[in-house]
Formats: sequence, structure tokens, C-alpha cells
Amino acid sequence: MQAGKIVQRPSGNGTPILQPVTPVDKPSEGSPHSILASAAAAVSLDHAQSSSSSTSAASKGKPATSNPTASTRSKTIVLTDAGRAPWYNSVGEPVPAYVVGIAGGSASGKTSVAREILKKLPNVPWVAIVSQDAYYKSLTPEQHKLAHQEQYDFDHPDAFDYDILKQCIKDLRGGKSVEIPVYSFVQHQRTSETNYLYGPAVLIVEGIFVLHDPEIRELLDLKVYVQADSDLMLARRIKRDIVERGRSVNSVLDQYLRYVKPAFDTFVSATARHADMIVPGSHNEVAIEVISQHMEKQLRNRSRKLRAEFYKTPATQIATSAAKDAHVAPMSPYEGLGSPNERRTSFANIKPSLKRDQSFGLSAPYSTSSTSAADEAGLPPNVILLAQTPQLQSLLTILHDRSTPTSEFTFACKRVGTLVVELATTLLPYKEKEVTIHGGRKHIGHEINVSTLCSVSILRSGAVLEPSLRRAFPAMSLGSLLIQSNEEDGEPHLYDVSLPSFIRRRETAEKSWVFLLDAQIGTGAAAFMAIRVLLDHSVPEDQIIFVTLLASSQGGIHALNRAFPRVRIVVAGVDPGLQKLRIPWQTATSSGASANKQDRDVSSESLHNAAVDEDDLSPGFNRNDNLHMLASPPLLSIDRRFVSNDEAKQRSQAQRQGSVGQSPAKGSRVVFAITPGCGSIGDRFWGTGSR
Ligand SMILES: Nc1ncnc2c1ncn2[C@@H]1O[C@H](COP(=O)(O)OP(=O)(O)O)[C@@H](O)[C@H]1O
Ligand SMILES: O=c1ccn([C@@H]2O[C@H](COP(=O)(O)O)[C@@H](O)[C@H]2O)c(=O)[nH]1
Repeated sequence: MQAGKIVQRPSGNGTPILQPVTPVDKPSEGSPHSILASAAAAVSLDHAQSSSSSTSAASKGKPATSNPTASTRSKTIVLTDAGRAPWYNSVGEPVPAYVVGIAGGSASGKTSVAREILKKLPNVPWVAIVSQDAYYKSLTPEQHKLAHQEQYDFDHPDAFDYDILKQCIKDLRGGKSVEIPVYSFVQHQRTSETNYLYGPAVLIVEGIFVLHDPEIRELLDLKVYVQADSDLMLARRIKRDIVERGRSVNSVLDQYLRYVKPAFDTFVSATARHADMIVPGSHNEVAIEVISQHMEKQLRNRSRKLRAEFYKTPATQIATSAAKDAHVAPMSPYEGLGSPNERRTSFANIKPSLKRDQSFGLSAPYSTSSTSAADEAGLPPNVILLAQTPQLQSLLTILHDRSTPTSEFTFACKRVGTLVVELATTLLPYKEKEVTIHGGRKHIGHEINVSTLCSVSILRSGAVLEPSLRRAFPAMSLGSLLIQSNEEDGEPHLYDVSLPSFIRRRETAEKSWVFLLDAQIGTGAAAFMAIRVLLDHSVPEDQIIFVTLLASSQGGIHALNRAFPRVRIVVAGVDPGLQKLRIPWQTATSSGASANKQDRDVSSESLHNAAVDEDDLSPGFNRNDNLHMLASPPLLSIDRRFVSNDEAKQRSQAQRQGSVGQSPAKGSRVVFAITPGCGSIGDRFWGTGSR
């Protein structure tokens, strides 16, 4: 099997290609391709941080001498071609990843089959291949010596540690992040390096004994066995082990005759009976096609369309089931999509599960917050609203005013940010500290352990709160999540996960306190996804503090409370409305497949509906209100900004009159707007967008 780490990316003509990933692969920012590619590069760079091997390209067939570290490279392969759609249900519980096990003799072609399947799934984002080799048991010094003399049996079922492999599959299946050991076939042991792996929607586990352990078999959705003739396997193994694993012909043959062949005949081949499919080790294109089609179908069935689910569910049904079971979220994070009346009915029938001041066993320290204002605004009990003083109101007015120039907007944002951050810091676990004061007396004060704190911004808008947080904790680690709303259905998609190393490690993540930052909470979809990412990394729910400038009181803040009632949300201001809009959107024609897709998507109907979707207007608001767009930054748009509502109408009209050219490609996308709202806060903060 080929050593090294590769990702699959679409080539210009849409044909998937396999290529090694190195940091230099990262394309220039701003190109439409860069989101996909940088997501892929981000994962591989994650690996680069933990695995020295990732920095040099592995290529098939290179002699060991020209590529001496090849055999210490991880066999873990990750594909992150597109954003990841929600992998959890409406109460925030993860939907399991699809797991395929591929067993078969050594050099039968297991890894090659896994990679071919991966190539056939270009539309499935976030696919990972994990090799069982990473889970060989650690050897004693004596066994280690024997291994170097080809006197250790690596082909016996007892050579593997099934418990840790099982745990790894369980974790990845359940959406948790893991550290995959890196195995060295030259040193016959795990190296000190590990690969951080998070979030595959499809996990392929390959290895000679993947179908051996009954508990592991239970975790597999599809069991495949690769069958090849022994002479073919031997020929392939001689070639491969000399090239990639630093062996001589004699050593390969000795080991083969002593251990590999007998173990294959006795143990490995016997596991074929557990397989759902037997795939030939060569000329297997048809079998691979069948497997890929089956997987795509299974994945389609598992895909989460929370918005659609809730749109279909009548409000009365939602409210009744919610009243029966406090743990069932009556609304999705996309609840702004139901009709306003449906929303009101369902909220009226649901009792909050926690009382604001009792929620967390804290004596309410919110001298700067107003619980009555939060209650009056109909906010759930985990929401802490800044006291609505005239001073704060004046700052929020600057943010609401669409004529506010960028510099003033940025300044006001930072001031409100400081107020909201200071309130959030009161929720941290301060401990008593004894200090000596002037005169030599002891004094009992308080301190906070800054090393357990970090912030994670939902890009781009969340970063507007970073300066305020940094002022409070200058040495704090900063992370980010790139979450974009899908242009077709408005579902959030996860493109990049860059978390501080102590969140990536489970032991430290369990002790960490995370400020999750976003400028506003409308539908709550991005916040929902970001919280799920942190929980997947084992950050405790009650140690996540969501800090935001503005929320819609009728938006996803309620769904967030129902799914994650222990996450505290600290917010500066609340606006009443939330609207669903479809707006025109353009992309660069140079974006290859993506541009073609846009071309396809442009129907006269979508352009006709390009302005406000009237059915979705919130009560008490009409399109003449001071309405701003709330949406993720349009990273794919050619001009880096959304068009305004008026422009939308003009373009729609122009299109109908045929006066809009074909380049750049145009389409429309669903966005959500808090009303009256402050517009796209990120764009206004950095002066990059329309007001
Ligand atoms: N269908 C195939 N046709 C030709 N060569 C193949 C095929 N499948 C695998 N090989 C070659 O056989 C060798 C071993 O394949 P690999 O997939 O690494 O096996 P395994 O993972 O089962 O050990 C590799 O050099 C690979 O290129
Ligand atoms: O240190 C080691 C560990 C394993 N092997 C051999 O590797 C194969 C399994 O890997 P495949 O990629 O499935 O071929 C197994 O037959 C062991 O004999 C090794 O030589 N040294």
C-alpha cells in the first residue's frame, strides 16, 4: 500500500484527481476554488503540525532512498472537498458517520479499493480512510529485536489492539475528534506522532483483520473483503515492501513464508464470510462502482435537512410533542423559516426548562445585565442580556443606523463588544487567591486560570469581537470555524476547523472554557453547528459561553436553548424580527465546476423571486423597513459583497428584460435577516460590504 497522505480534489474539468498535499498546495486566497482547497489544506496542515512527514510529498513508486521517511508517514487519508452539512438532528445529537470496513490479505488491494471508492464520491465531503496498522500493539524491547529479524508475527490476530481501534471507530462514528497514531513499518512501532482527525461523514477502515473482531464488525455499516490470488499478493508485496518499507527480497520472503501466508490461510481468509461484498483485488471497477452507488444512496438517506423537516411539521404537532417531552426541541435552529404564526403558537406552548437565575447554580453576578429585560424580550433562560441602559442604547443605535460610516461603526462595535465581553467574563470559574497586601497582611481575593481559556470565532463576523476579548485576556488562544450557508437551501456548511491545540486534545478540552464568538444570532444555524463542533471535541456544554452583539428574539436563540440549555448566551441587544430572503448572487465564471453549477442553477424562476420572499415577511415588518442582510460573507462572490435589496430587484428586472450578460454567472441564494438589524456586521466592521 502506498504510504503518505493525499486528498482528492476536483480537477478543472470536474474529474477527481489524487494528489499529495503539502502546505504549498494552498491556492491563493480569494479564488472560488480556495474555499474547497483551503479546507482540504487546512486538514492536511493540521496533520502537518503533528506529523513531520506531512511536509514532504509522498509519491507512489519512489524508491525508499529518495524518500526515506515514506514509511513513517501516516496512512490516514482525508478528503474535504466541500462544506459539511449538518451532521446532527434538531436536538443537537450527532447522526452517526457511515463506516465501511475493508479487509483482505496483505497487498490484496484494500487501500487501493478504499481510494477508488473515495474517488467515486466527489459529492460527499469529509471522507477519511484509517488504516488498522496504526493499531498494532506496542512491542516489548525483546519483541522489537525479533521484529527486526523478521521473527515477530505481525499477521496473527493477537498482534492488534482491537480496543483502541474500536474506540477510534466509535468516536469517529459518533462525530468526536480523535488522534490517530502514526505507525512506522521501518521501526515496527507507533511513532510519537499522531494525526488529529475530526468530522468525516464517511469513514473507511482498512486492514487485514478489520472483519475479525465481532464488536468492530457491529460498528460497520458495510463490510467488504478484497480477494486476490496468493501469487499476486506476494508479487505486489515484494515490490511494495522493497520500495516503501525498506526491505530486501529475502526478508520479505522469509516473513511471508513464516507468518504472512500461514496466517492468511488460517485467520484472514476466514473473515471473508462476514463480508457483505467480496471484491476482486484486480479488475474491480464494476464492484467499486456498485459500492459507491450504494454508499451514496445510504448517505442521501442520512443527510440532514432540518429546515425542510420543520417546515413540513405543523406547529400544533411541534408544540404538543414539545410539551410532552422537554428534551425534544420543538423548533429547529432554522425556525425563522416557519410562518410567523406557527412560530408564535409553538413558543406560547412551551415552558422554559430552566429559570434564568437558577440555571447554572450561580448567584446571578450580572450587575451589568438585566434579567427582566431578557424576560420581557421573551428570551430563554440561558440568555443573559446586557442591561439596556441609555449608554448601550446609544451605541446600538449607531450600529442600527445604516448611514453610520465604517470608522464609527467599527468604534461602536468595539465598545459594545467590550461591554458584552466584560459581562461574559463574570461567568468564568474564579477561584479564591490569597495575596499579601501593604503592611504584610493577608488578603483573600480571586483569580482566573487563563491557560484554560480560549476563544473560537465563527468566521468572518465573529472576529469583530476578538479585539475586545484580547484586551481582557491578551495571551488567550484564538481559534476559528468557517461556516457558510449553502446557497441552495440555506443550510449551514462547515468548511474549516482551526481550533487551539488544547481543544484538539480531549484531556485538555474537557477542562477548557470557550468563548464562542459571532456578531449576531438570527436563525442560530451557525451557532448551533459551532456548539456541536465544540461538544464533539469534549468541551463541556456549561463551559461554552456564546458572546454576541445582536440576536433576534424570535430566531434560533430558542432552538439553541432547547438543544444546548447549558450553553450561556451573552448578548448586547435584541431585535424582534427575522426574515428569510432570496437574493441574487454571483460567482466567478473561472471557478470551473462551481461556476458551471451556478449557470445550471439560474432559472428564470429563481431570478424572478430574487428579491424579498413575501411569504416569509415577519409580522409587523414590511419590505420598506430598515432591512439589512444577515448572511455569511459571500466568499464566492466576485465582488465580495451581497447586493442590496434594491439592486436585487433591479437585477431581477434586468434579467427578465435580457439585459444582463452571462458572465459572471448569476444565481440566487437564501439568506436570513434580523430586522431591523445592523446589516452584515462583519462587512460593515471591515468596510467590505454594503450597508
Ligand atoms: N487493481 C489493481 N491493479 C493493479 N495494481 C494494484 C491494484 N490494486 C492494488 N494494486 C497494487 O498492489 C499494491 C498493494 O496494494 P494495496 O492497495 O496497498 O494493498 P493492501 O492495502 O491490501 O495492502 C500496491 O502497489 C498497488 O498499487
Ligand atoms: O511492523 C510491521 C507491521 C506490519 N507488517 C506487515 O504489514 C502487513 C499489513 O499491512 P498491509 O498494508 O495490509 O499489507 C502484514 O501482513 C504484516 O506482515 C510488517 O511487515 N511490519
